[in-house]
Amino acid sequence: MFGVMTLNKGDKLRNMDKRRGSMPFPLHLQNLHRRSMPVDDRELRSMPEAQPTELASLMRFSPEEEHRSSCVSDSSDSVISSGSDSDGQVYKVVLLGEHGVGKSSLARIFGGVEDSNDCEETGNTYDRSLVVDDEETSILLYDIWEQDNSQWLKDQCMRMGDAYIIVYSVTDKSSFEKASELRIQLRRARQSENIPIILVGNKSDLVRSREVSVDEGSACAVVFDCKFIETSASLHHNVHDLFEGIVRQIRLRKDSKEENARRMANCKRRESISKKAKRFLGRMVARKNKKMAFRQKSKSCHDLSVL
Ligand SMILES: Nc1nc2c(ncn2[C@@H]2O[C@H](COP(=O)(O)OP(=O)(O)OP(=O)(O)O)[C@@H](O)[C@H]2O)c(=O)[nH]1
Repeated sequence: MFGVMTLNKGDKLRNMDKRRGSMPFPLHLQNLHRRSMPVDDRELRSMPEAQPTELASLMRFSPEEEHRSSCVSDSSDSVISSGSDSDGQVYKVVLLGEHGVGKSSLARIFGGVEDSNDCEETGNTYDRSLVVDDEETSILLYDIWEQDNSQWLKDQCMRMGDAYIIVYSVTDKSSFEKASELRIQLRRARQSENIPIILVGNKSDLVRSREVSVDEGSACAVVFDCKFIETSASLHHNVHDLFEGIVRQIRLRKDSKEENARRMANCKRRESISKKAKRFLGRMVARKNKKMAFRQKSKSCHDLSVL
């Protein structure tokens, strides 16, 4: 489940996942699918010459935001709460990637403002609690990478994230190459840390203009030791899976082994028989054919619920 607290609302959100970006957004769902808590860094756009200290103050939590952590929207039908989870932790997720690959489109879906026609008018940081595997986690998503050309801001982005989403467009080979560069930069900046990173091939709906295959994407993820998913922000395809995945990847690293084992056991209990059978067969085949090792590994880069 993604961003939901009740089953009914969850169903509504899942249905929304199926709608195309161009479709008008149903009025009765608008307050379910809103950006929950913008952190107003809009000024970043209007102050390209901003000094590091000014930019820093925009990226830091204010006391009100810290306090907000325990607040959940009091709207009775709101399914998206804002602020931190029970232990007060808010995880910062940073979107990286070349111009025009769809970072803002993905961020707006996360924040529930994807119907805004004017990107300039929307904020670039989204604060939202997601319910994944029946547990709530607070995420602060930063879409500020291509905000201005400040090297300082880029360095901050590399340092500040608890997790990263590196986006390229499957229709643009150079954005794919740039994604690899970003992965290398990130590795340099955070050498000893095991940070969750998901490589995202966006615009998968543009089949005819595809320049990067799924196999190239997964191979890159295997080489760079990160997770991989293809999305279409326009069709909302896999976007919820992406954000659920980043939550799971964070939990796998931040929470204790026991806690993750308990979650895994719960997930397996809920797993359908066909999924269980598929997993069992996959293991059997892999055991029989050791040459499958690479393929298995590349398969696991698609599974965002395991390390
Ligand atoms: N067909 C298609 N178009 C998309 C998709 N995602 C984004 N776009 C379009 O690609 C263009 C760029 O999208 P943005 O979300 O602004 O990309 P960005 O990475 O934030 O770009 P910058 O703000 O310049 O860094 C827009 O016209 C989007 O409508 C997608 O999945 N499929």
